[in-house]
Amino acid sequence: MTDIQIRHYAVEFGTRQTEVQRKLREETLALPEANMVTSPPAGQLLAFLMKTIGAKRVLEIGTYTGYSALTMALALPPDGRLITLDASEEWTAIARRHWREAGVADLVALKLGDAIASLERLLGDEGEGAFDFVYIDADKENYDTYYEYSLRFIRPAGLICFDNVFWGRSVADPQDHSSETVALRRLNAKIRDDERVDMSMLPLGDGMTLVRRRS
Ligand SMILES: C[S@@+](CC[C@H](N)C(=O)[O-])C[C@H]1O[C@@H](n2cnc3c(N)ncnc32)[C@H](O)[C@@H]1O
Repeated sequence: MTDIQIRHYAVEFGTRQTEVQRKLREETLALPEANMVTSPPAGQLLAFLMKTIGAKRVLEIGTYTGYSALTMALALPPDGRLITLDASEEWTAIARRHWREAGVADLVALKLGDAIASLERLLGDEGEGAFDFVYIDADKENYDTYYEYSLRFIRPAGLICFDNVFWGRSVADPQDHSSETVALRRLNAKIRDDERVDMSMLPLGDGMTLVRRRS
């Protein structure tokens, strides 16, 4: 049994995907940057966690073609809201098309532009503690900045999830000094020792860290 075979098994028996999720994933997998898309098991976990804590207000940093946003929007109650941030008009056009097709477009607000500028504006618009759940999946060098914003945005006992915390396993390779690897290595150590939160790092896909704000 190879790694690929067991990953296919986990998708088939560990996830429930709608027809639109499948279509969006298929369209995304044909793109040169396909490896950026959140995996179905990771999406399934995000949706499960959202429902577990009754998340109504969700923030995502890093939309791409909208697979994780679609998955999270499908886990929202009818009066829920997902705000998702990305700089790319081209990729998010694919996202919007599929959100419409899935009937969740009214629940999703896309903010186009640099994520840090959008976060700064959101602080003014939404205020601190405005979100139940945050998913961070954008440029790795800025993860720590996104983390600090998220701690202001998240309500006590709300969850923050980070994708790609292994960065292709490079975080555990002492010879790797790329800017993304160094940023993630520092952040992983910071979160482990951060008294503001409870945390759990899962070896799911490229590594996912779950953080719960303590108070
Ligand atoms: C890994 S992908 C997100 C994948 C997405 N969550 C999914 O499941 O398909 C990262 C995204 O972050 C966006 N991004 C990277 N740096 C950014 C920045 N500084 N501001 C806004 N968006 C950024 C990219 O345009 C890209 O779409």
